[in-house]
Amino acid sequence: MDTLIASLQGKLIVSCQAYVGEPMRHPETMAQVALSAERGGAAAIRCQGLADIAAIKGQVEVPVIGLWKEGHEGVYITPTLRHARACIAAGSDVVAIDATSRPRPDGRTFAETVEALRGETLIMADCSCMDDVHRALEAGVDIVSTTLAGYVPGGRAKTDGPDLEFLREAVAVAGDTPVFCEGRIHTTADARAAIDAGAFAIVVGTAITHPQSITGWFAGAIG
Ligand SMILES: CC(=O)N[C@H](C=O)[C@@H](O)[C@H](O)[C@H](O)COP(=O)(O)O
Repeated sequence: MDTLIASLQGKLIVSCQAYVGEPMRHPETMAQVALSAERGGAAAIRCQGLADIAAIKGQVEVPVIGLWKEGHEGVYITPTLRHARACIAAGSDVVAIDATSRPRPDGRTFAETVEALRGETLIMADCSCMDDVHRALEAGVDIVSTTLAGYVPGGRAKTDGPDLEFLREAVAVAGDTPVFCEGRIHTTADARAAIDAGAFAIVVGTAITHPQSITGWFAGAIG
C-alpha cells in the first residue's frame, strides 16, 4: 500500500467544500477552514475545485484529496479524464472520481479513466452501491469510498447517518484495498461506528465545515 494512504489508517479526513452561491465559497476561506481542520487533527483534507485545491495545498502539510465538481446531475464528481488531470496539476495528492457506471461527458468509462491515470496519481473511487465497489476494485483503484450512497437516483436509500450496511459489505469484498466511510457522518458516535464497522478512514464534511447546515440543525431542533 502507498505510504500516503497507509498514513490515513484509522484517521479523520475533513472535507472542506462550499457550494455555488454560498458566502464561504472562496479559495482563501476554504484554505483557512482546511488549516483549522488540520490543527484540529485532520489527517488529510478533501476539497473541490482547482482554485480551492491549490489554495489548500499551499496552506496545509497533510495530503490533499482533490476533486472537481461540474454540474449537479449524472456524473459530477471529476467527470472526465481532463478534470482529473487538472486536479493533479492543481496539487492533489489523491484524486476522487465518481465510480458509477453512468455515462461521462468525454465518453470514457470509469475503468478507462482509471487506466489512463495509472501512475499519475492515487485514485479514490466515490461509490454509490456494491456494483460500483466491484467496478472500482476491478479497475485497480487505490481507495474505495461510500461517498455517493444515497445520492444516485434509483440507488441505495439515503440513510440518516452513514450507510454502515454498505460500508460493511464493501469492506467484506475489498481485500487489501482501503474502504473509506464518507457521507452523513454527523456525530462523533457516527464516526466511531464507522471505524468499528471496518472503515479504513472516515471523511467528514458538513458536520465540521458547513456552518449553514449546522446552524440549520440547531435552529430546527428548537424551532
Ligand atoms: C454526494 C456528494 O456530492 N458529496 C460531496 C463529495 O465530495 C460532498 O458534498 C460531501 O460534503 C462529502 O462527501 C462529505 O459528506 P458529508 O458532508 O455528508 O459529511
